[in-house]
Amino acid sequence: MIEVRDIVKRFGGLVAVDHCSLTVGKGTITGLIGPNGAGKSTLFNIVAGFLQPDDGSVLLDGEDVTSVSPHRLFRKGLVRTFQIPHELARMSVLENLMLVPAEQSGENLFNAWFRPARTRGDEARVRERAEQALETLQLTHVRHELAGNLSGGQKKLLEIGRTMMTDARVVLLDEPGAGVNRTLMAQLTDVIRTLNREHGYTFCIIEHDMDMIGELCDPVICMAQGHVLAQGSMAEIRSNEAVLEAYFGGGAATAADASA
Ligand SMILES: Nc1ncnc2c1ncn2[C@@H]1O[C@H](COP(=O)(O)OP(=O)(O)OP(=O)(O)O)[C@@H](O)[C@H]1O
Repeated sequence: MIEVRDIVKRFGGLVAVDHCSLTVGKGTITGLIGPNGAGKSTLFNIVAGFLQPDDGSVLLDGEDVTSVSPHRLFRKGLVRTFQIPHELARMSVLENLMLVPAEQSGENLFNAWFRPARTRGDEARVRERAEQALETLQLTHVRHELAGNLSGGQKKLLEIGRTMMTDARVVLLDEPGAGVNRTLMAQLTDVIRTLNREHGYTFCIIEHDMDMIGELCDPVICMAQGHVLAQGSMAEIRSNEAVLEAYFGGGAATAADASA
């Protein structure tokens, strides 16, 4: 679904992504791991159109989308989640979801004033979709709560929920597990799995929590120093010498300790 071909990205003299090539297969939950500074987020930002590479290309379903704007990629079904912005923190959970289609279509006052019936019909459909998303996310009980009052884990669920209001096909998740407690982590894992199996979403997930990666992802791709070091199942990655070397400089620990 996503093919990254020989991407290079430099920041001044620093090569953050160094001839990196990888693929994210359709229907997979692909994990992207690697020590700090490996170039994972930079690569994500290039794939999602927020950064332009110095060299190489990105293909989405076979179409060259290198340097296409995030907005246009969003319309093609490639979505990157982001923290709930400040303005939206003061709106309810339900409103946060209902706003997404309007943001996506650049809805304007013209429709609201001159096509009120159409707008009302759209609103009913959007509300229904939002209610369904809340059910899948198990957030129905906090639907009228201000988004800013949610716990860290609930905010992550809401971020993922916002992708459910789009026609997302591929979702890039940057550290969905960061700062999330164990209970909500299990819920988050369930939601990602449901969206993958029942809604056909493809995921690419950057995560430092190896338990989460092990539970959800196959394959797992390990980056170091800007390029792919190894790819395989979590079991293969855990015992890969080059991966252990990258994380621990040859120490006797296992990759599972990387999440500590
Ligand atoms: N905007 C920038 N300007 C200069 N250097 C940058 C910039 N963004 C990233 N870097 C550098 O590029 C390298 C790769 O960073 P990146 O954030 O992509 O790594 P990462 O694998 O996502 O790390 P982490 O797991 O810590 O988030 C690092 O050395 C980082 O300091």
